[in-house]
Amino acid sequence: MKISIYPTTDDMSKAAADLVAVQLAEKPTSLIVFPSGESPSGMLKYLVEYAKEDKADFSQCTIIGLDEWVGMDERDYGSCKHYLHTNFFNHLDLDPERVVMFDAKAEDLEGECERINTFIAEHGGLDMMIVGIGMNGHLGLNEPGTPFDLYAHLSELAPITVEVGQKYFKQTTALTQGITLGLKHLSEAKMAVLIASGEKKATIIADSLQGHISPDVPASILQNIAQARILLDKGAASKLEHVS
Ligand SMILES: N[C@@H]1[C@@H](O)[C@H](O)[C@@H](COP(=O)(O)O)O[C@@H]1O
Repeated sequence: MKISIYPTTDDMSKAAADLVAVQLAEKPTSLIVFPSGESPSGMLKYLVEYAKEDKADFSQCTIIGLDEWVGMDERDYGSCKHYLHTNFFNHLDLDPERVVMFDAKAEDLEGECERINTFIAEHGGLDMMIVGIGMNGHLGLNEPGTPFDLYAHLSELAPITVEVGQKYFKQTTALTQGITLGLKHLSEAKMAVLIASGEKKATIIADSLQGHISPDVPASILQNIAQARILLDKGAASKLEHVS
């Protein structure tokens, strides 16, 4: 795991976008996982800019969505799909076949997990998996207690996830389950990237990166991942000890 700390959120976002641009230049057909939420918004803005300036070419890569609230699709404001369509896909000239996301409205949600697992396995595995971090250390919707060796699965949302998750919606919304890529995907990805910003994430970042490694703090798995890149702004890094 390599930790990089940037003076501002904008610097962190640009560094994350640069990692993606380099990945695409080195392997145009990369399979890349993108998260939704507040954390990636600056990075996505830079990537849209890079695509317009021909500094990043998304035409041959495949984008995989990290997670989704069960029962929602792109028509639901606040869903992960809605977020990624609005902030990212709608600004890029993407072949829809190269965008692979959970159908969180499917009748057979277990089958949906299998579909995504099979797609990833049959396409040679993930080249890059970018994640944000929840206030309880969740990655994607891998909540505390999730075994490290799971691929895509359904999850019961923790109360804090339901509470914090309201920020994505215009009105109070019932959230109960998530569908998400697993931590096994993260440990097997050729590059795992965590982005986190703001002082509110400082405690969970310190617990995750310098605390005990345990499924109780899902993001602590990053300590076991040699190919993990951790991108933080000063606020998110403010409770870490001895990082040069
Ligand atoms: N399901 C999402 C995660 O995929 C996201 O990475 C995380 C952090 O969100 P934010 O970046 O808005 O802080 O929590 C949400 O619950």
